[in-house]
Order: sequence, then C-alpha cells, then structure tokens
Amino acid sequence: MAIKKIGVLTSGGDSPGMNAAIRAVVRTGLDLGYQVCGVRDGYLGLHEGNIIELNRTSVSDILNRGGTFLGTARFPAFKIESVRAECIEVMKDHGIDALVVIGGDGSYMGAKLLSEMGYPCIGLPGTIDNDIAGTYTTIGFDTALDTAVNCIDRLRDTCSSHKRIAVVEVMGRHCGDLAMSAAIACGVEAVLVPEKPWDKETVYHQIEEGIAGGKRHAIIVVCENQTDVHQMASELEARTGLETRATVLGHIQRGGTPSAADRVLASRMGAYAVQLLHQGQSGRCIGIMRGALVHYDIIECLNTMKHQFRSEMYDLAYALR
Ligand SMILES: Nc1ncnc2c1ncn2[C@@H]1O[C@H](COP(=O)(O)OP(=O)(O)OP(=O)(O)O)[C@@H](O)[C@H]1O
Ligand SMILES: O=P(O)(O)OC[C@H]1O[C@](O)(CO)[C@@H](O)[C@@H]1O
Ligand SMILES: [Mg+2]
Repeated sequence: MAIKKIGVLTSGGDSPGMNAAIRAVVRTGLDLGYQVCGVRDGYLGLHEGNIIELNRTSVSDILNRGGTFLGTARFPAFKIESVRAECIEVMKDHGIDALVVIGGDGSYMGAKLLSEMGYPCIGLPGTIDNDIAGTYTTIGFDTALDTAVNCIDRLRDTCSSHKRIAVVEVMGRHCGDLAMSAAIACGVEAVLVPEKPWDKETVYHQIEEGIAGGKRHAIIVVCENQTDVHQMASELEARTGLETRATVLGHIQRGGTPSAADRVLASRMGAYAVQLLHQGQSGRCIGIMRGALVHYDIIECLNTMKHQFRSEMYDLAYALR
C-alpha cells in the first residue's frame, strides 16, 4: 500500500531528544512528499483520536527542548488486542498509513503487536534506561547520564568536605547501564546493578576498606529497585561511624536540555525512520551500532534479541575505584 500520511507518537517515560526525533520525522516526511500528523499522549491519545496535523513550523524551536511536545503516557489498556484494533481503526479514520513510535521497551512491544496485526510501524528507541535490544544506545541516555554525573559530582564535593558517605539511587528500571556509566564517570566506590548479584556484607566491607585506606568520602551508586537506599545509609552509618546520606536522583534525570549527542542521534534516527518507510519498509526498529544506523524486523528483534549486560563496564567501575 502506498503511504500518504505518517503518524508519530512518543510513549512511556519521556526522554531528552524525543522532540528532536519528532522534528526529524516531520521535516523528512514533508520533504519526501508525505503528510505528517502527531498523536498526543502516546497510545492513550491514539485511542482517544487526539491527533494533530504537523507542518514544518509545528516543530520549530523544539530541537533544544527536553520532554516531548506531543506529550506521552503509560496506557496499560494497549495490551488488550481489541483496544489496539480500535486504535488501528482510529488511524484508518484519520488516513494515517504508518506509525512511528518513539519510546522504550514497552512502547516497542506495543509497536510490535501493531505490526503483527498488519499495521505498518517503525520503532525508535527513546528511553533513558538504555534497555533496548538492537541498539548500543537510546535517545536520552547520554543526557540522563550527564545529569546523573553532574549530581553525583556535587554530592562528592559535600561528602568529601564532611567526610561522609553517600548512597545515590539512579534510574534505569531493570537495566544497570545508567548506574555503571555514572559509576565510571564519577569514580565511585561501589555500584549495585540488577544484572549482577551483590551482598551488603561485601559492599560494606569495601567501603570500610576505602575509608581505612585514607579516602575522605565514599559514594555508592545504586540502580533503582535494588534496595532501600535510606535503610542502606542507616546501616552504613551504624557500621562505619561515618555520617551517611541517601539521595534519590529520581525524575531530575528524565528532564533537561538534550545533549548534542542526543540531538544528533534523535535527528538521524527520525530521518532514517521516514527513509525506511519511503523505501517500502515497515515493521522495523531502528538502532545504532558502531556509529552506523541499523534496522531490524521489530517482531524478530523483540522475540529473539536481548539487551546485553555490559560486564566490561561493571568490571571497569570496580577496577578503577
Ligand atoms: N506488552 C505490551 N503490549 C502492548 N503494549 C504495551 C506493552 N507494554 C507496554 N505497552 C505500551 O507501551 C506503553 C509504554 O510502556 P512502558 O511504560 O513500559 O514504557 P517504555 O516505553 O518502556 O518507556 P520507559 O521505560 O522509558 O518509560 C505502555 O503504557 C503501553 O501502552
Ligand atoms: O515516570 P514514572 O512513571 O514514575 O516511571 C519511572 C520509570 O521510568 C523511567 O524513568 C524510564 O523508564 C525508569 O527509569 C523509571 O523506573
Ligand atoms: Mg521501558
């Protein structure tokens, strides 16, 4: 079927660079002669028919902005086949022939299921978690990492001044990439991630060793969902006799001006998505490997590929501490 109109939406947690990706989809689409429309608030807005026409100026002045100007949402009902079928009807009613989905692993699952139902989709990896198969990095990861590093550097200043310990929780859901990269960039004493079993006794002992070796502070980076960082701080304080503070970086990591790297990545991926559709491809998901854009069958990718744990990053964080 010849495509005339392309839809684009952002779904799941927002990530810095999503706007740059939308802009690239819109401008490349228009340049290639397509109409482009934006779906507000992810799959929820799709179900509600919350859809707007986009032109070149609709995406002016958003390249440098965090968040997503289309809005995003978590819409669990999209897991229900009849709800997805209703969404396909909405797209047909609006004359949308193909959909570009910018989001994380959950949003990819939604796009995969739409593809299995015969609806043409392209997935772009937009998440700070970096937990998507088939890409070395995701749109927003670099910015979130910079934000986390900036925050941990500040904690280091105050910890070192007071001779304190900091326990810092970073995001990542079930993926330790953000925690491991932040740990390397900040030279922290320990990093706890879901992919690698750890026990408190060993961690506490490592911290004690560092202090005994003359360190004026210690920082532990903990990926979320690993432990209660406040409880960990009390236990460490009781054990070491050093004041210990817990900090949860939280949603600070999701917002903010996208880094140059994220803007470039998002622009490349957004343009590529439309070029693939133009070549007659659909049911694809886009990634970047060794600097080059790649694309996979979205069904095969989600069924057979897994985001790889980067054990060398984990080992490096510990080797350099
Ligand atoms: N198994 C699934 N089947 C169909 N749709 C899904 C599925 N999982 C998630 N989705 C849809 O994608 C939306 C976003 O998923 P999720 O909340 O997991 O975020 P994400 O896209 O992984 O992004 P992030 O993890 O960065 O927040 C869900 O609210 C739902 O609408
Ligand atoms: O914004 P919410 O719905 O609280 O979700 C938080 C989750 O979203 C993310 O920020 C992105 O997936 C995760 O790192 C985190 O676990
Ligand atoms: Mg996710």
